Amino acid sequence: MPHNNKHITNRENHEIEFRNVSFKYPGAEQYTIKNVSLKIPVGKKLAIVGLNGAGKTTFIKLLMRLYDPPEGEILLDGVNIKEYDYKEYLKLFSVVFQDFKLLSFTIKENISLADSETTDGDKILDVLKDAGLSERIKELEYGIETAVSKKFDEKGIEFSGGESQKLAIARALYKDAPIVILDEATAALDPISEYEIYSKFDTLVGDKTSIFISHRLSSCRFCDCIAVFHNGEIIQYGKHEELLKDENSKYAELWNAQAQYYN
Ligand SMILES: Nc1ncnc2c1ncn2[C@@H]1O[C@H](COP(=O)(O)OP(=O)(O)OP(=O)(O)O)[C@@H](O)[C@H]1O
Repeated sequence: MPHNNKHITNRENHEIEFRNVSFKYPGAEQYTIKNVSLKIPVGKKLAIVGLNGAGKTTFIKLLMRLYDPPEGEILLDGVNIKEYDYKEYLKLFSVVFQDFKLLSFTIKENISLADSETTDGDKILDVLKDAGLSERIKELEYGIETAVSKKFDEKGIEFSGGESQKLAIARALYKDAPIVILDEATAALDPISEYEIYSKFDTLVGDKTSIFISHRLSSCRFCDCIAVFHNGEIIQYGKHEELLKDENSKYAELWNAQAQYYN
């Protein structure tokens, strides 16, 4: 019997598994996720790629327990995720979504999501550096105490889309949770910033279990495995080189469509 309050004792290493998961949004006729099974072993990096509407973000929403799949099971360390205490469960994830929200508070509070007393100022500066924002913050008279938005403070700052995304990445780095999820987390970054972030990923993510969703296939190559989603199903699964071998595959089609811009 699920009791929904199982405690998470292992703080570091986590394995995620989807077993025959299918899901329809409430009121929808079509399945958005169809019989998806995959395992992300402890410390491994999974990339999910696929066209718009393929079901990638929905997969993450199910993992984050925003919806409860009526068919199949999602397991964390072999236990159905429904059984864990919800708050404890969410603490395991550092997530950057495509549509993250910045709050009308200071830069520091936007990163720590806590009041100033408990915040480690040095760590804030470190994560801002890793996210590629320190130079920008140094220009500000009030530094990390600057308000994000001019709504309540005329000395506040309105960040650009890419700068806001860097702040969201800094927030995820500050949380330093054992599982990292980046869902189109670098889509608004210019190519140089994106390259800088990706080249630091190995250090940033380290040996944490992680999931990356990106339309830029070149930035998924470093992952241990790539799952290609199509109409809610996993149609290909493997390493970059293996997936490319099948020239008629969806992955090859997506890769070649982008490669022509690089060549
Ligand atoms: N809240 C919702 N209610 C009903 N349908 C939804 C909802 N959210 C998403 N969908 C539908 O589910 C399908 C999959 O969406 P999802 O966001 O998972 O795709 P995606 O692969 O992440 O796409 P993208 O690359 O555009 O971000 C889409 O057809 C979308 O319209």
